[in-house]
Amino acid sequence: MERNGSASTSISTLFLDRVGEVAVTLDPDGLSWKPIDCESSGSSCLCMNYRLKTENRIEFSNVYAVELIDWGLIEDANRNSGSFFSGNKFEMYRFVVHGFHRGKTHGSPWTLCEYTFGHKDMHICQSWVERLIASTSTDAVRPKSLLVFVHPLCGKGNGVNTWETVAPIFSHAKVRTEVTVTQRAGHAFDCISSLSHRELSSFDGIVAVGGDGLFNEVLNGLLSSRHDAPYPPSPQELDNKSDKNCQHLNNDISRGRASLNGANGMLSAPLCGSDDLAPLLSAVESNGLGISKCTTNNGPCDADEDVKVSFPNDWFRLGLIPAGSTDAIVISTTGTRDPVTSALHIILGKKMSLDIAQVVRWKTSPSSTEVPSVRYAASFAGYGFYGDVIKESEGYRWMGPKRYDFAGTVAFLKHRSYEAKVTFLKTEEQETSNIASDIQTSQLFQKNSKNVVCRANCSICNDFKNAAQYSADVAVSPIHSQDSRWLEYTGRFLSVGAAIISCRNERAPKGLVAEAHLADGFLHLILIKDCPHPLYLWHLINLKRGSNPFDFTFVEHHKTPAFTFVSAHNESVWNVDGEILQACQVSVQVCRGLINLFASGPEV
Ligand SMILES: Nc1ncnc2c1ncn2[C@@H]1O[C@H](COP(=O)(O)OP(=O)(O)OP(=O)(O)O)[C@@H](O)[C@H]1O
Repeated sequence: MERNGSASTSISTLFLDRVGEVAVTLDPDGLSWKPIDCESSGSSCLCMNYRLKTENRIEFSNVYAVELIDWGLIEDANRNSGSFFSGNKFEMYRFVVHGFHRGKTHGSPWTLCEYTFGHKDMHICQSWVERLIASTSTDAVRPKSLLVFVHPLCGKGNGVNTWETVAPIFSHAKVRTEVTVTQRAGHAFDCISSLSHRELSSFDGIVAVGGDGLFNEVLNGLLSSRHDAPYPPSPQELDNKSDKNCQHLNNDISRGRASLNGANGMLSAPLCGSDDLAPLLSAVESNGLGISKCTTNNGPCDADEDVKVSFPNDWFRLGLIPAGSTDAIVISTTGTRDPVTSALHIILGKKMSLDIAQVVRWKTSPSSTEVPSVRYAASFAGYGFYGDVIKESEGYRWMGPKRYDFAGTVAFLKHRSYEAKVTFLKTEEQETSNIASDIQTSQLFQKNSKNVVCRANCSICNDFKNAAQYSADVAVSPIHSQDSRWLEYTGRFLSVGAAIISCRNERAPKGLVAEAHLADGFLHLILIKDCPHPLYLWHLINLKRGSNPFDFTFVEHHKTPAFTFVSAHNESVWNVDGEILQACQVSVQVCRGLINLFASGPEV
């Protein structure tokens, strides 16, 4: 290898498979090559006297692995045969540069490419491999060891095929994977929640190959005993406080109040039975209090000491390779529903923080004390229409992804509405807008609240990341029942939805909430009050078309860090990221940046 000009540029003559002899140049940003013209160079090597119209450069940012492979055949491009695949073959030492091309437009999938170089001298090949590996090791911390869960029945039943497609990418990149194909619902949850801290510390992350539901299981298995934060106030706690603003919906005010207020003025929602439809909940009764924090921000704690792993932390990441029916989390975080692109995000060690909603279900025990049980959601928690769809769709799993269309149509035709009370915490922005008395303040508010779509390197999400140290104190600013910003709605709702992220999907390409951020510490509460059937249809059509779905008087849309919910209906069902959760009383709070994801944000 010769050094040329600047100390950081090197040139060598190598052989490139299916091209011929090339002059290869390594510069600080990438690798380029030029076919050597035999006649003009006077070289006696195995080359041809014409140039190929092929790719002749790859940037290091687009290289995910460099591998020395064994002695073997390299083919040149045979100009006489007219086919690049029937050239002369020569034996030599070889190495492969594995890379990818980013799509030309934002949000398009990345495609793989590889270049096999060869030389008769093994040391030359070795030296190139070493230099290339050094050049491609960027600041990003690439994972070395991952735990992988594959859901074989997800989506159209192609979870295993999806994994087999991307597995070679991991093995080229020398990422160790410990793979479990799930046997039943709850399998991944059980495996992850039962890992000791030491076992968990031996991995850099966990990857789910499936849909949003499998990701939800992985998330819950991880956080169930490792997240330690105060619960949001319960609905009863809020009821005990007197200075909260109350609003009643225009429609059905009297019916809503009559059934929601008990004789003593306190909430009298019926209690749910403890044996509900959420099989995992028994294992999730919060036992996270008092767990000590991992003290380092730079990597896993020393695996020799069994230091407890807790969340948030700076090193552990989750990955999601899409193979599900909806894949809203992947579409909202990588911008494309493509397993190869997601696998590359994981291998390159991309990292972004993700808000997670802590959904606390309150039940009253025989001794009348409130007993919380906790679930976590990364994308969406919804009641009413959303709960009905998920419950209805369970019976039609055999339909695959189409079950959601079918169940959605059935739920829509039933047009059920539910009496409920929702109490949410206004944001400081909303508070400011209420008291803005002069034009200047009001203009400032408008500027600050201008809708900004969340993208890769989103300034709103990054502000937090730069300012924050990963600790529970930052991820959740404690929410008090005494806060004067609680605002209450009672009435009949077609649905109550909480979008933590935009929830982009193929049915609603802009998402349920186009301006939702991945890590801003807020969720978007969408209250759809009871309204005539055609109006609701119009709202759903607007969602699909990407026009403003909140432009209706029967829709309330609020950005909030927390809310509580009480329903008067015994059979109340929530859809928490695709999981059925039966609950009449719920508190939800956003834990800012609680989880790191192997992604860099959508490039939309
Ligand atoms: N081997 C299995 N057999 C049956 N159910 C499983 C199995 N493994 C996981 N599950 C459960 O199946 C549910 C749905 O899984 P997943 O999200 O992967 O697929 P999907 O429903 O097709 O996709 P999406 O959630 O994107 O709509 C999850 O809640 C998970 O708990």
